[in-house]
Amino acid sequence: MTTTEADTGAVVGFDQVTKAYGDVRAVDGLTLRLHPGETVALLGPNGAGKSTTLDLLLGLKQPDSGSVQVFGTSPREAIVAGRVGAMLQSGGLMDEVTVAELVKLAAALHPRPYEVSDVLARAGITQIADRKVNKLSGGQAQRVRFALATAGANDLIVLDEPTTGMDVSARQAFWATMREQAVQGRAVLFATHYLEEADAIADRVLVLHRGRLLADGTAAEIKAKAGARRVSFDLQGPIDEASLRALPFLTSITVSANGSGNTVRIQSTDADATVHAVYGLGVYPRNLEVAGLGLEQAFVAITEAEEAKQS
Ligand SMILES: Nc1ncnc2c1ncn2[C@@H]1O[C@H](COP(=O)(O)OP(=O)(O)OP(=O)(O)O)[C@@H](O)[C@H]1O
Repeated sequence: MTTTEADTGAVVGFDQVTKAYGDVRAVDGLTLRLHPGETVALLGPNGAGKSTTLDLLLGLKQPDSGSVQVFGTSPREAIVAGRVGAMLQSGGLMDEVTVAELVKLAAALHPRPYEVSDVLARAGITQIADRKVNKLSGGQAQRVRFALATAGANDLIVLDEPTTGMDVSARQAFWATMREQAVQGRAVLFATHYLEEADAIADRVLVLHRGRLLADGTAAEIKAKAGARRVSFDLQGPIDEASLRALPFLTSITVSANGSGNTVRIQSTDADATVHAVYGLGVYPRNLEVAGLGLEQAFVAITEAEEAKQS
């Protein structure tokens, strides 16, 4: 085994990791480091390899090639040492036990357990502690998974689409707890389809596409990488749509009628030049706004550009 940064302080080290199912390369040459105290969002379209990456990280799947280290050891060793907590999408819960019994069991198995009553309270499930696990709603079951993942002090918390099915208050409580964990120096890695959550919560965003890392940076860096900005304005009276569509540096344009004219929404790779050209058309744009892309639009722009490259 080579000596990597994973041996010297990184929480997670992936080196050239590949995992295929038949012809499908679910993870394709992935190299990655996660560090203590980081909250990292793993984004990617359906089938990008997020769950497979988390399964490899947790030792639930073995790589075809490359190495996965967690705290400088194998995933299994790190888990046995109680350093990793996980909340998986498909994590089945035992049927015939109560919520409290299940959380007690998780705490009993953990080398550094928290008080069960605290774990229940943090997950917002004190009221349903005596209920059988198979009688829970989807959101309640998700809260129980959250409790199981936080039944003890872990140094790494891995979450696969953790807030799916949770209501607004459960989500807020969930992320508040995760923030506490990160402040205490723990690393949190979560896969999500909620880009606004990634934008708000993560201090680092990984964009995965066909098993490869397309982007790795802060949400602001990912937005900048998408290299486009939004321009919008209103035009009164009749418009010449063809000349608008011919504006330079457009990557997309929508024109929609409003009360007195039209609202034009543009995505441009050079917003300054596009706006200059709008004035060159001899029109009078009102309510002109130029803004950066949101993380969601940046994500779409980056992954679509990659699709276009590959097709
Ligand atoms: N057990 C399996 N057998 C065959 N193919 C699989 C298996 N698990 C995953 N795949 C394939 O590997 C690729 C990556 O799947 P994975 O579940 O890791 O993606 P994901 O990013 O988590 O997707 P989603 O956002 O839909 O949950 C997909 O093309 C998927 O069909």
